[in-house]
Amino acid sequence: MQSTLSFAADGRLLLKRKRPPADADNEGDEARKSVRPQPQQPAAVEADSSIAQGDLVDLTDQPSSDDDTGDRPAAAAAAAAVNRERPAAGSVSLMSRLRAAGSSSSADITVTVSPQDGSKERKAAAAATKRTIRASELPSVAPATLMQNVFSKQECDSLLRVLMGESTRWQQSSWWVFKKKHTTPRLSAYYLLNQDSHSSAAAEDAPHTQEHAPTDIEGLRNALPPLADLQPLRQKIEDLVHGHRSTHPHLYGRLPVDRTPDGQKEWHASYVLCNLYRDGQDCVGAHSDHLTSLGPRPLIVSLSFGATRRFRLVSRTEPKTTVTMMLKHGDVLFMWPPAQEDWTHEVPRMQSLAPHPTSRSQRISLTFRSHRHECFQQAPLCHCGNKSIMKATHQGKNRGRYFYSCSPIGEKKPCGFFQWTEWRFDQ
Ligand SMILES: O=C(O)CCC(=O)C(=O)O
Ligand SMILES: [Fe+2]
Repeated sequence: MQSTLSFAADGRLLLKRKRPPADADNEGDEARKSVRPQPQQPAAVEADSSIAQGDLVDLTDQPSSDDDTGDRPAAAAAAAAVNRERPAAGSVSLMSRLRAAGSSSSADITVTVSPQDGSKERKAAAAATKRTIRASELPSVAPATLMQNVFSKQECDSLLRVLMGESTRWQQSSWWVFKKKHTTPRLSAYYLLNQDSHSSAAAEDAPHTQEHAPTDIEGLRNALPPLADLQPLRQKIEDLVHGHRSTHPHLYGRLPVDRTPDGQKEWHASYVLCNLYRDGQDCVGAHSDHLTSLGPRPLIVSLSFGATRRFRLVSRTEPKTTVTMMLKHGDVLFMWPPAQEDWTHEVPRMQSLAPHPTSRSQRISLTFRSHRHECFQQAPLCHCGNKSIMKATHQGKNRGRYFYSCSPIGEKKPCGFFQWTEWRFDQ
């Protein structure tokens, strides 16, 4: 029996099981006949349908066994409880059924949502409203979808081994602030997915200095050539994205998201930004990804391999919402628009990690992205003569608009350049 995954109109995952053609019954294969579905079995099963009631686990009172970055004790306590992987009631039989079908489920992923605010009273109120949701409910609180079992364990294990070998070529990025060199606490590399993306990245001749290169362009110029092992992943991810697009046209409709660099209508990943977190001390701080080269309302799909790490999404708008989840070997996280505009994401430090059998304390993430050549080209030069950076406005009367500005890194002062773009992210 074949299984396929797709997205329902409300963002949840649907597992569709395709029965074998009727004439397969005539092949005389007794073993196969014995495992065929009975006629009363549904052809389409919502991934979490059998755990619809009674399995919400409130983690508010769970003690913390992992001190996280120390800045969010409540979230750390909740995520530590997640670490213990208490299975949701009723989820086991569903999970085994789905695994047997070679397909995917989000049934045993726990997501903690905790609205936060500065004041003591608001924090107390937030703690009271903290709740745990199933991964299938994630799209109702954040523009994201978390999927498990998209790839088989063998595929994930063998890819992890390939990537660990590759990662000997990956590097820390560095920058200078007041004569002090800073380096990213992780190793990274860019891989092109096709030669088109190479020529479009190479064509980006925007001037920049050491202080003005905070886009993916520098990485793309130094990108490693396509890696054959990434192609099947790309194909699968694109299929899932196109399925989502057909049920969520409003996410893609009015902005130039459908004009990809190669002029095609569909979303195509053109490169992968890979990260290696060597141990729990490696991390990436709260950030959103560079819009200048990704364009408005971009989509980022991230795949996790090796050690389980905490991943956190925090809304930029009030009431602040924090979504904390544990990303495991083989998990696929889709950050849909407007996640890069309205939310930050981070992989915080963790004091203790459960070692992965192959990679021990190491986690590798692959983030599939689409480079938007024409968007990058549209960004004007600032008064310093460097490429301006595109950002989104989160509050006030201009909320929802994008603008270009001079955004140097390090000690250099911005030149004051400012220009609105023609796009909005809230339409
Ligand atoms: O490792 C991850 O899951 C996230 C990495 C990330 O945010 C980035 O590379 O921009
Ligand atoms: Fe990111």
